[in-house]
Amino acid sequence: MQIGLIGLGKMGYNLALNLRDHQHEVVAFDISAETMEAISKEGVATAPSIGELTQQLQGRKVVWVMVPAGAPTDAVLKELAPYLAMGDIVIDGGNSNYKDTVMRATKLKLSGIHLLDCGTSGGLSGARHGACTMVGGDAEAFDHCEAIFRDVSVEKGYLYTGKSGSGHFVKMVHNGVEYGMMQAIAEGFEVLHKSDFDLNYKEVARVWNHGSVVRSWLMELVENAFGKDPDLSKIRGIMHSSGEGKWTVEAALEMEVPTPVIALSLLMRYRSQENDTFSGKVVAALRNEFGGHKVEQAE
Ligand SMILES: O=C(O)[C@H](O)[C@@H](O)[C@H](O)[C@H](O)COP(=O)(O)O
Repeated sequence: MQIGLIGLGKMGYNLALNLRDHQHEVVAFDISAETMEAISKEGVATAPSIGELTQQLQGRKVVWVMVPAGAPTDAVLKELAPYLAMGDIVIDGGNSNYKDTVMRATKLKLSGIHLLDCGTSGGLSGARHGACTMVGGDAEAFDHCEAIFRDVSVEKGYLYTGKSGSGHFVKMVHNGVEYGMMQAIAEGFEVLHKSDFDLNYKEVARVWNHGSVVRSWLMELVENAFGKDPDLSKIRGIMHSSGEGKWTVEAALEMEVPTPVIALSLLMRYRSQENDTFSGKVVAALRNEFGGHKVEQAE
């Protein structure tokens, strides 16, 4: 199938190669000339602009957009839409907020353009060798593109989730689960680390990956990480986040669904970004005020 691909970042680049391997005819565009040159050396056709990319697509156009969520996605859709006609399909494979997706789909629908929201999981190796895709939007548009999702995903690794926004919603909740699972793994290793036992964390992860209840891809990844840096002394414990955990907690709060594990995992990420906190100072000062308890002097 012929498919336009906008955005050759880490995910988009691998996705282009994955599509190529499955005999899809990809026409790619990225703002980086260097990246475009690299992908063309891999046998993927490129176009010098979004407009020219659409001109290279025959018949009913399908364009996969793989750019960061938020303003970059809006900017690409704004530039792309005028080149598309009724029935054409845009796939947003990024981590867009599902509410933005619903608004974008409604707007594009006014011109008869379909927006499929595709939550894409599995990281870089997934994009390259088989991802997990969760796809929302018009059912007929999904049917038209089903071969694409089947081919870029692992076996049994794609799902039509229903109306617009549902693909990104399912992916958002997936990421909330991801936050909680990672935090639980991390806390377990912290307890091991603080204990008096002289433990090899890589070996603990390895044994947990063989037959234990908590064996998983995340545990395999933690085993890899300890293999490279036995006590992770080369990196700092600052945990960034790109929004999906926060959106999961926001959605849960809106629906009054208790999600303490995901919420606390999110808060731990924020906490990790500060060495000392003003709230900590306030509590320390209060203990000192009412009980004369010792405070640590600032340096
Ligand atoms: O399923 C996946 O493949 C990952 O979840 C992927 O989508 C990405 O690594 C996260 O968006 C990171 O999210 P945070 O930056 O919020 O941790």
